[in-house]
Amino acid sequence: MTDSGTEETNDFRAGFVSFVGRPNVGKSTLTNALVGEKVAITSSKPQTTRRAIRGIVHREDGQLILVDTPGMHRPRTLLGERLNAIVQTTLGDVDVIGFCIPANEKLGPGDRFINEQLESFPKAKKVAIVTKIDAASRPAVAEQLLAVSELRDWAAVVPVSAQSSIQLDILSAELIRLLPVSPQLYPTEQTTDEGLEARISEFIREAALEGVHDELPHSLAVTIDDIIERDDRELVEIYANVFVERDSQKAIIIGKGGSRLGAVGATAREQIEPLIGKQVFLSLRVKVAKDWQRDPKQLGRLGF
Ligand SMILES: Nc1nc2c(ncn2[C@@H]2O[C@H](COP(=O)(O)OP(=O)(O)OP(=O)(O)O)[C@@H](O)[C@H]2O)c(=O)[nH]1
Repeated sequence: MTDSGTEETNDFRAGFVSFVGRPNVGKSTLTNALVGEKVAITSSKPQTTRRAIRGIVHREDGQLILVDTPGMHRPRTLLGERLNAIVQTTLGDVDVIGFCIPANEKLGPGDRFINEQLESFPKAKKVAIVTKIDAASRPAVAEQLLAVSELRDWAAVVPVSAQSSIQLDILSAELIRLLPVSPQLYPTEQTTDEGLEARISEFIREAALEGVHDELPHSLAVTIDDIIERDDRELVEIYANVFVERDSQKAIIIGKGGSRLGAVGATAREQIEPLIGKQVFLSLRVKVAKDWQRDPKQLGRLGF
């Protein structure tokens, strides 16, 4: 017992939350929707999230720091192994793990595999998030909620749609409720602590991935050589490299007469300009780094 008879009124909560789940279940989209600013890349191709990107949700009752992890999967390459290592260290450190399961797909072995992995993180509270409820009928959502509830004793089970903004507030409130009482951990104006360079690279990667098929997503990395602010004009020059593994992939990225690369640059610029608040001149060079996913030296050079 304490000697103060007063009730604790200041119960602001803050802490770290990580969303896990199979590739393509909507983790990045959910992060963006909660934070309200584009911080993680999304793509209809699986496994495109490579870094632990943080988005920060500021509310009156608390602060949610979202650590976006790559999808958990069985590693096939050295890159895959490093991604899994990121997931392990990230999850060992968070207050809450949000396990995302889409409403429009039956629970499968992939989900059960991840659910079992969650046992390795006893410190974190576990919340089930049934995503994409806009894409399933009401009875199907209800059935999925029931199936998910049977997996374990969750701290909460929340159905959401990031795309149609359904139940996002309720999810934020539920997650904050599970965080420790704590002072604010980041200043209110901050929505991500990722560096500018990293965010620009992600935008370029995302633009380059649009409309490409099959294995190309795994073979793409972007590095930034230079970001130059021009004194004479309201202009920022950005010099970036797009790395692929094979000459054939280089041809795909560049397109006929450079048409595709031009479109990639234009799309990326549209994302980068609001971020920087200035006009951007973007120079993209496509380079081949043979088998970079399997070569530790090249992985290091490309920032993994
Ligand atoms: N209908 C519907 N589609 C969604 C919703 N959220 C995400 N999606 C779609 O699902 C696909 C995957 O979304 P992401 O957010 O990239 O998924 P992710 O889990 O982060 O994927 P990885 O980066 O591969 O781990 C995209 O095509 C999204 O547009 C949703 O609420 N409703």
